[in-house]
Amino acid sequence: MTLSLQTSILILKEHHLLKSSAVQDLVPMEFQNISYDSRNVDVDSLFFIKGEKFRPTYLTMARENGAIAYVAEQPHIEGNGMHALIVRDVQKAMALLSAAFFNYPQDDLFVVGITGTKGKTTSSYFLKGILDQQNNNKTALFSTVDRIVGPKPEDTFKSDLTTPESLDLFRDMRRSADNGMTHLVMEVSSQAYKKSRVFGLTYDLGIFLNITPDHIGANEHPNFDDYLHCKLQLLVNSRKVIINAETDHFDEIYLAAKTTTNPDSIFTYGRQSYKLKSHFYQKPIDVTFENIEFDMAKSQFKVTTAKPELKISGDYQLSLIGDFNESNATASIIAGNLVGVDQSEIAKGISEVQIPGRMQVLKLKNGANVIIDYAHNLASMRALLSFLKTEFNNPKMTVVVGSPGDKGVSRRKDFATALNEFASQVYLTTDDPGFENPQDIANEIDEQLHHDQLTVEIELDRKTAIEKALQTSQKDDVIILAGKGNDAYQKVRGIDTPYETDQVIAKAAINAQDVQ
Ligand SMILES: CC(=O)N[C@H]1[C@@H](OP(=O)(O)OP(=O)(O)OC[C@H]2O[C@@H](n3ccc(=O)[nH]c3=O)[C@H](O)[C@@H]2O)O[C@H](CO)[C@@H](O)[C@@H]1O[C@H](C)C(=O)N[C@@H](C)C(=O)N[C@H](CCC(=O)O)C(=O)O
Ligand SMILES: Nc1ncnc2c1ncn2[C@@H]1O[C@H](COP(=O)(O)OP(=O)(O)OP(=O)(O)O)[C@@H](O)[C@H]1O
Repeated sequence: MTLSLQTSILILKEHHLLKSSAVQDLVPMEFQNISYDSRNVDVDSLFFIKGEKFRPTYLTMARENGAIAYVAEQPHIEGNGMHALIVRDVQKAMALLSAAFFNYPQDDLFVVGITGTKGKTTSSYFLKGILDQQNNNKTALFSTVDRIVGPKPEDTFKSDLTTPESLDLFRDMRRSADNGMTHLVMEVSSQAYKKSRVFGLTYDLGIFLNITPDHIGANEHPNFDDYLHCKLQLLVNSRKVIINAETDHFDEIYLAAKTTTNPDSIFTYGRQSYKLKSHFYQKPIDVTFENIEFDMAKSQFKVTTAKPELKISGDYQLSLIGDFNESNATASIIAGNLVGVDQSEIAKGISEVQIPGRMQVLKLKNGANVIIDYAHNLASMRALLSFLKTEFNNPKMTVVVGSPGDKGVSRRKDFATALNEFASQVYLTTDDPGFENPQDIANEIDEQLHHDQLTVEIELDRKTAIEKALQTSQKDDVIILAGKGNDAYQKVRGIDTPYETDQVIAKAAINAQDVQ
């Protein structure tokens, strides 16, 4: 891959991003590499200067490592003698130049973007399971959990961000296409739009699952309006759109979709019993679903549609429980159809999907159930606990949970709210404390718990907390290990400290009980 200086200037001018440029005579005019990290700069590179933590010495290092040009929002003397492209917005410039450098990989893939406060990862895995049926495992996946850029085991790796930085995004799209992948399912976070990681990208299909207040704080969104605004951008940039009719702010979401997408290409869904109250959307919901049955390992549900072009009516089974997963699945089923997968293949593909750390069920010898789940905000914790309460007939629920440091501070109060509503017993523990003291975080949750209704213990060692919750369980109890999903680390003072995972710890504790 290469990109010329002249083409870069043209692209930036075309998008009104170029403030000024300094072109040198003696250095090459063609970039062989691009990078935003001085530690990864190679010969004849274009270097992007971005981020609050940027230090001028990084430019010096980049130059020593082979950078011949830089893109930045202001000139830097460390770059004297290099080509300099001074732009209005370096994140947007990086997205556009990365797409060009990697030769517009989105044109070689069918790209589906999924956004929502909750359910992105789950719906992405469902859709990959469906599409893989048709394209013989050629679906790339960019999710919070895994990034899959090809069919071989070495093409799957752990993600750092939900939506990658633009340069990494277009690079991994190119790798996916070159590895023979035909489709890409990607989670699109609100931060991806806030930080212009997906600037200029058009999705063949965009899915909007839901929105509730989250990700509001110093390092994320200043307020809910900003959060919603960023999420709506997915719809404005999608050729076809699927929207959950049950989501809060449906009218605003539908209107955003309609600004760029013909209403015939916008599909809505909701549960059969749901009555949509909308000022703008006068049609009935296009696709409805209803539960048939849950058991410990699976859920069965029915999908109905009166839209002739959607041939998806029928019964479906998931290897996951949770009424919210039927909603996630319905979005993926509609998407599968719009991509051209047959109903029978959709049903087969979705039935086998399991997702690391989402609604995994283990059984204790005494008959109690352990649920390992990634619920880590108010909406998901409520959805999870209210589902389990109904499903297991008002069981005693013990929840092992912590709240992260440095972000999502409102979650501490939110967890207390959900625990007060549903739990009987709580172990407050550690979950990515970052630069905060986990004891202080636990105390903040604890102060808001109703101690007259709940048994509460603060046990900061998460492994011990899980073991205690399992040891004290009785028949028919439900123990919920919440918030960490399949994470194999605890983020402590800027370092990902290895952690066995909730699942490994719970399984070991169950096995130890079995041999006692
Ligand atoms: C707020 C935010 O979006 N930050 C992201 C952003 O950081 P940044 O541009 O501010 O960069 P920085 O950390 O200040 O560093 C400055 C620059 O110096 C460079 N550098 C650094 C050291 C060096 O020796 N040489 C060098 O050149 C770095 O590569 C970087 O380009 O770009 C970095 C990659 O270039 C990201 O890792 C980082 O994500 C942070 C860690 C993060 O956690 N972001 C979260 C909030 C996020 O984006 N989450 C969403 C999911 C939210 C949801 O669940 O919905 C996501 O999509 O993952
Ligand atoms: N549609 C939904 N509505 C409410 N809660 C949900 C929904 N889908 C999943 N959940 C809950 O949210 C948790 C996280 O789900 P998932 O990982 O699919 O969401 P996500 O959008 O990718 O989350 P995040 O942005 O936090 O990574 C699940 O473990 C489950 O408890």
